[in-house]
This record gives sequence, structure tokens and C-alpha cells, in this order.
Amino acid sequence: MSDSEMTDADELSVSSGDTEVAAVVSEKAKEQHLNDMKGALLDERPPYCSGTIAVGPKDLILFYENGGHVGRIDFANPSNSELEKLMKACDPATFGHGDENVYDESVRKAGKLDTDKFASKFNPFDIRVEGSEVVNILDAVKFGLLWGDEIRSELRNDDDLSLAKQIKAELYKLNVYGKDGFFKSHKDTPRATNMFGSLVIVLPTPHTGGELVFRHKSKEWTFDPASAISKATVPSIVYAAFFSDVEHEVLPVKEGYRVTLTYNLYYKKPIQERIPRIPTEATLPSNAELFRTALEKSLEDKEFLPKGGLLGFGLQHLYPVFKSTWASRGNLVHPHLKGFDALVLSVCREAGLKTRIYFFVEDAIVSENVPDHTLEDYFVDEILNNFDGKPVTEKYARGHRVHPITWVTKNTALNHHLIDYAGEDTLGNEANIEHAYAELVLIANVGPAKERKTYTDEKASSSDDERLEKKEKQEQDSDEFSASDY
Ligand SMILES: O=C(O)CCC(=O)C(=O)O
Ligand SMILES: [Fe+2]
Repeated sequence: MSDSEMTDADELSVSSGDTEVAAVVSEKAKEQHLNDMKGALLDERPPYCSGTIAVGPKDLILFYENGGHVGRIDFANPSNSELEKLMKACDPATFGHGDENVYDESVRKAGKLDTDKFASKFNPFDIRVEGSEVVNILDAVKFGLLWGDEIRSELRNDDDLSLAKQIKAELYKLNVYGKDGFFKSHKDTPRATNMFGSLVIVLPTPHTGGELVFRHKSKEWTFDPASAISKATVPSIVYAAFFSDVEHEVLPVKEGYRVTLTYNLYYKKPIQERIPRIPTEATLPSNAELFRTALEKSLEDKEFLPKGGLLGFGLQHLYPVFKSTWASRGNLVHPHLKGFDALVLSVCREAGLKTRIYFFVEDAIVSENVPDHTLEDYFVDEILNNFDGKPVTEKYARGHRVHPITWVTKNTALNHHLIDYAGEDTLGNEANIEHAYAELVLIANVGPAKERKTYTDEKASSSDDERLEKKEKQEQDSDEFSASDY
């Protein structure tokens, strides 16, 4: 791609009457395409999934350390005094605030036990009830939360979930909320770059209140585990899994004890298996179809970014990044995208666009040479290094050239506030000094109109196998724009 083609990709020339009219038409067409794409990404599904699962009697027995003795409680039928004892054995539940753990009953009123203080046979990956199939809650999480991967998962067989993106859960805490116990709105502290979510298991103690409220991108959802527990006719647990950058709150418990086990959810390294492709169009989420159609239409329209250009998507979720100097580099976030973000990536890749994820900062990019450079500035630098990437502002600059970005969706927060995500404003569950959340953007490189191969062309000219091979090749290539593109 030559210099001139990129620099003024979507700027309008108004030098003569004719071009002025053409420019207005093309600007209108562009707006329409951008609105269609944006519209497809609006109808957000809840950023959590939940359910009630019957468990075997042994799954509900819990042992815990109680002042040098071993306490035992059977959650199939716990008495009030047993629950009271458990509550008394708990430590006050702290939360992360900046790099510190803080106890403050105006933010969180609950007791907790760390994993070295209790033991239970309950295993969310292997729930066995006589006469029923083994249940793995992680399968439900893949369906319920990782739906954005569906297009990417054309490389898998939908019937075999074990071949989809691999995830794992690590037990984190046992929490006990008595009457008036609660946990104010917070995001869960990122503990690793591959951590994407949190899983809460609510044990079947009769209680009321303690609803989980989720908030994301100005929408709100309420889930009431207590009511789900009261409706269960056999001993059951209730689970909720959510992306951990999503704000969540535990409302005050009105009666009884609310006992939860929390797990952190991580992606495992993706497996590199070649899996036969089956047609999945009918099973795609409707937004994926809408977005795919809108993107295809815009790429087919010769008036849309006629000379090519950069399409920008503000990612809807936050992603954990390292914040320490000694952290290893090349910490690419591509395989970790969540929900709509994963969907945008899949569709862009499918359309043959090269993509790259950038760290979004406003105008002031900090350099290590700045003499009075603050912790915040330093942090920004570190993240840029760890992403091995470039910051983007309104425009993408490389060397002395500046490429405009055509934003489909825009980020609302900027990374010079990044440190806040680590806890100055937002509370997490226990501090983590190594990771923080970053606001990222995905930039897709759209070639000039005359060189664009439309999806329809491709569908007509390639067999499934050819498409699969192309897609695999593209997956390898597309994490980065090649240097020659600029
Ligand atoms: O107990 C719950 O339902 C959620 C607890 C929570 O949000 C946390 O520990 O971070
Ligand atoms: Fe939490």
C-alpha cells in the first residue's frame, strides 16, 4: 500500500462541483454503513450466564478450620446454628483498593475463608447425580458467555464442546453473608492476562435478598439466586458466571445466610487441532449475522473508504495487562477477547481484514524521556511495551504519517485513567499488584475498494476446504498488520 493511498483514505476532496456532490454521496453511504455495523453491535446480551444444577449429596459437605478444630456442615440441610458457626470461623472479607487489601464494612460486609481453610468435594467440572449425566459447569459457561467466539469456532464442531476454546476455573474463596451482608459494586481484580471471568456458586441455604446486580455499558441486569434456590425441588446449587471486568454488586441479604464459592475463570492455551468445518451459519448469533452482513456490504461498496483505510472498534470489555517491568512481552490479547469483541474480531478476520489490537490513549502519549514522569505515565509505557503495540489516538501515527481512523464504535474511557482500574476508583476482590485493566481498540485494515475481495466472491470461488485453509493461514497472519502496510 503506498503512502498516498493511506494518508487521505477517507478525507473528502471538495475541489470541484462534481467531486463535491460525489463526496456528499459517499459520505452519506459511509455513515450508513458505519451505522449498520454499529447497530449490529448494540443489542448486547447479558454479560453473565446463570443456572440451577442438581448436585449429589456428598457435593454439599464442607469441612473448614474452626479455631484448631475441624468444622463440618452439610449444605443439603444446614441448621442455623451450623451456619452461624461457619460465619464466626470466617475472616472479615477484604477487597482490593489500589495495591492494598482493605476492610471496610461500608463497601463489603461479609466473611470469607481462603482456600487453605476449607475443603469440599464439590467440583464444578464434575457434578455427578445418580441416574444423570456428568455435568461440567464450564460447558455452560462456554455456551453462555463465550458466544462471541462462535464464528471463530467455525473451526470446531458445534456438537463437541470439548474442542472449543479451552477454559479452566480456579477456586478462589468461600464467602458468607449474614443478614445485612452485601458487597458494593466492583469489578473483579484481574489476576492474569488470560483471566476472563468469575464464577459464583451459591450454596443452597434458605435466604432472601443477596441478588447479584450486573452493570455494563449503561445496562443493568439483576439475578436472584435465593429465589432460584427456593424453587429447586432437589438439592441444587445456583451458579452465575460473568466477565470479570463487568461491574457487579451483591445486594443486602434480608434473611438467612448466603454462602458462595467463587472461582476465577481463565483461558487455557488454545489447542491447535484441525477440526472439520461444518456449516454454522444457522447457529450464529443474530448479531454476528447482522454485523457480518453490514461489514460485507460496506466492503462491497466502492464508495466506502475507496482508497482503503482503518476501521476502529472500541472494545466493549476491559482486558487485564501486566503492569510490572519484569513481565514478559508479546502479551497479545487477540485470543482473549470477550463477547462482542470476539465477534468483531472473528467477522473482520473472516472478511479477510488484517486486525490489530491497540492500546487507546488520548493525545498525550508519554515517553520514557519525560523527566517528571509519574507512576501513571510509567504504567502506560509498560503496557505499551507489554502489548508490543502502539498507542492510537484519534488517528494512527506511524513515523511522520498520520492515518485517520474511521470509528465504528468509540471507547468511552481513556487509558490515562488506567491506573484507576487497578483500584483507585473501582474495587476488586483483593488487590493484585501485577495486573490492571486496559481499554483497548481493535483496528481493522481495509484495503482500497478495487482490491477488495468480497465475501460473496470468496464464497463462490472457494470450496469449504480452501476457505478453511485460507482462514487458518489468515489467523496466523492477521494478529499484526505487516510493516509494509504503512
Ligand atoms: O458472593 C458473591 O455473589 C460474589 C462475590 C464477589 O463478587 C467477589 O468475591 O468478588
Ligand atoms: Fe466480585
